[in-house]
Amino acid sequence: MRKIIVGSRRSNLAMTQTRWVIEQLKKLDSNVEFEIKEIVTKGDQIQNVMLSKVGGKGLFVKEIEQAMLDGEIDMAVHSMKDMPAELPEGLTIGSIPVREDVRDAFISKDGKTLSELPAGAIIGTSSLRRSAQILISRPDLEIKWIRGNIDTRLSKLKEENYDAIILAAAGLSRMGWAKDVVTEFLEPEACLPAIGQGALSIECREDDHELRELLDQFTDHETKVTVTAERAFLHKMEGGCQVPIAGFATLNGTEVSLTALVASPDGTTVYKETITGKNPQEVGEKAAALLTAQGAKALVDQVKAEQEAGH
Ligand SMILES: NCc1[nH]cc(CCC(=O)O)c1CC(=O)O
Repeated sequence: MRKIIVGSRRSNLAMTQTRWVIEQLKKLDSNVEFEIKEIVTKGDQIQNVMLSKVGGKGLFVKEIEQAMLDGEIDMAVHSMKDMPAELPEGLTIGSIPVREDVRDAFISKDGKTLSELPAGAIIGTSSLRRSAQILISRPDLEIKWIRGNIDTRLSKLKEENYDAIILAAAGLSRMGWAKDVVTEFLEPEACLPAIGQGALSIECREDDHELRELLDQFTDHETKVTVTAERAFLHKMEGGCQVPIAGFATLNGTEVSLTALVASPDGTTVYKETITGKNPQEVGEKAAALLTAQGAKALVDQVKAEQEAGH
């Protein structure tokens, strides 16, 4: 097999994930050679603008996808969470490896848990999903936006005026930092994870059959099924990351169980349901239909309209 060029963002996490995937693929086929090519995405360049205002998820993957279509790279490892619902024509998800810890991690400056924090304490996050859910249980806390890579955010917690921050446990685990920094893991019941959180998505060209054969061996069935349900829900809600939206599915035998959530940014309105079934796509779509019937889609459209009006 030819040498595989793997495109990667330059961030510490992106590089770590890419190197991990390459190591695993080498174990499956020791004859394959890999080379990493760094790509700077728009999302990496605009660190200080609120992500939801500048176009959301696609920002981290667009340039990488173009490089793949142009043949400059052959594959790329993305955080599933950052993948838009739809892929450009000609590209496919060649592999969904086994999922890391799906939970959010709460990291406080002085070791206090979420429930121990005093009223008025400042939580750093730039995720509407996290802030809305924190405000559901602790409306007395203050949310302050924080941007940057995991490394940047951890140093901002130390150096700037935050009492705690929330990061995905998966990123911290992959970096080997979880043990040292996490104060408390937030269970899905308390803070429902982002769609695809903790999972990776390995993208490649649809017609690259040689590579797809290798990538296919690296897919984890349970992760694929659960992420399919979550993403079907996201796709139907057309939420992007402008509105608090969350979803987490589990697989029990052949039964997929998806808990889906849509909330108002201040956490005062919450739509949350659990749907179970055998077909992950249908489970996701059913969850979207159910929440829509309850008013969640109207909330999504309202929040979108408010943001477009410049609120
Ligand atoms: N939004 C940024 C992002 N995209 C993927 C991860 C790592 C976790 C994952 O793979 O789900 C992170 C960091 C974070 O949310 O703390």
